[in-house]
Amino acid sequence: MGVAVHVEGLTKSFGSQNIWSDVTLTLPPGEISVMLGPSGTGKSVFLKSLVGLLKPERGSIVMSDTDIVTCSERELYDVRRLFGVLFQDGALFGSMNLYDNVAFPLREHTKKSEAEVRRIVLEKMDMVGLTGTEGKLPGEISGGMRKRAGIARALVLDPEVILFDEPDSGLDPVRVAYLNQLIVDLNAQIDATFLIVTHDIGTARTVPDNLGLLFRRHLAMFGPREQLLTSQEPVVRQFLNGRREGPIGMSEEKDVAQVEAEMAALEARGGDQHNGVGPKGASGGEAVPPQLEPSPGLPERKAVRRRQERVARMLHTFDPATAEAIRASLPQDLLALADAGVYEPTAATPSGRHWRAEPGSEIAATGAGVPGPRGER
Ligand SMILES: Nc1ncnc2c1ncn2[C@@H]1O[C@H](COP(=O)(O)OP(=O)(O)OP(=O)(O)O)[C@@H](O)[C@H]1O
Repeated sequence: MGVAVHVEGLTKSFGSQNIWSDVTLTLPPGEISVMLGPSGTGKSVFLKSLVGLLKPERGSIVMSDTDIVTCSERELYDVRRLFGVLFQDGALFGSMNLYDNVAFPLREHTKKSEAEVRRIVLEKMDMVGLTGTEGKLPGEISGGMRKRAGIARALVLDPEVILFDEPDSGLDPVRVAYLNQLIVDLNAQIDATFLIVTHDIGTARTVPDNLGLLFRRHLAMFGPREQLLTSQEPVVRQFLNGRREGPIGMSEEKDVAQVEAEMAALEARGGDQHNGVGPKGASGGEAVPPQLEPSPGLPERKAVRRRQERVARMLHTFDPATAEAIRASLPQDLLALADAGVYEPTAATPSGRHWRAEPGSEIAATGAGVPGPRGER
């Protein structure tokens, strides 16, 4: 199973330009999380910080007991091996065929024999549907295939955390749909922790277990998918509906009076239409579409049950619309526990963004995070 990544109070600037401050979230182990945000809000900077390519000036990123922000170069080298990264353009070497591209991390970072390298490369290429293309050069294949090759390369060191930087960029909607299915299928097969940065609303609505939004130099929200998909926060609604009215402007900053006037005009027209999030707080139903499931014949995603237990414990911390949407996704046994008061109401964990495993639980043993029955942090 993948490991949890605990981010606490993370702040990053370049010179006098602050990118974001005080970002706090936990990527639960084995779950799929998506980070949204307008262009330029620092999503790529966040991914690079997670793998230690950029150094935030404050805060911590703790994974398997190592703080990536403050650890030594030696520790960073070790912890980086737990990550697989799909860079935006696939970052393949143009002069190497796909086989050698995928084999590259194995030859670079391990002492495996060529026979072992071959076994692993062919296995990963098969997992992403690229069997038979080993001899092709990156320039000879489609953008979608290049992404798949980039994913195969990200898989060869058996990572516990996989970061996808805009996997959908440059792809047509059908290719994006196939890629999304591949991501869910891979998660079912390897149970690693996934974080996807994307602008694609369809991906955000159907792929992840958790959704976050970076906006105006802070993390506006991070939590179970139902929390964002039913949110009435103007910035969240604007982003998920991809419309002009709202706090996000061409250059990110908009005048408050202008936003208020736009929102009033929008409400007068009946609010957002396609996702069920309207002016009256309508939610559930279409607002939270079904999540993609693994393809037939693949194992179930192990993260699903772990997540159900986690969100059942958090149920009392959410507003009614989110709680209702989460309840609709829970199996009877967990609903019964929640309704029996096993998970007592407590002071909410801040914005539902951060949690810790109940001592003794399976998730606690693996370092994942859920609030305890009394919501201790
Ligand atoms: N190495 C760097 N040095 C200085 N500034 C940087 C560096 N890397 C990124 N930035 C700045 O940080 C800001 C955020 O960039 P980033 O690429 O993370 O945004 P993003 O949210 O991923 O955008 P997009 O959605 O367009 O990919 C930008 O203003 C960018 O110019």
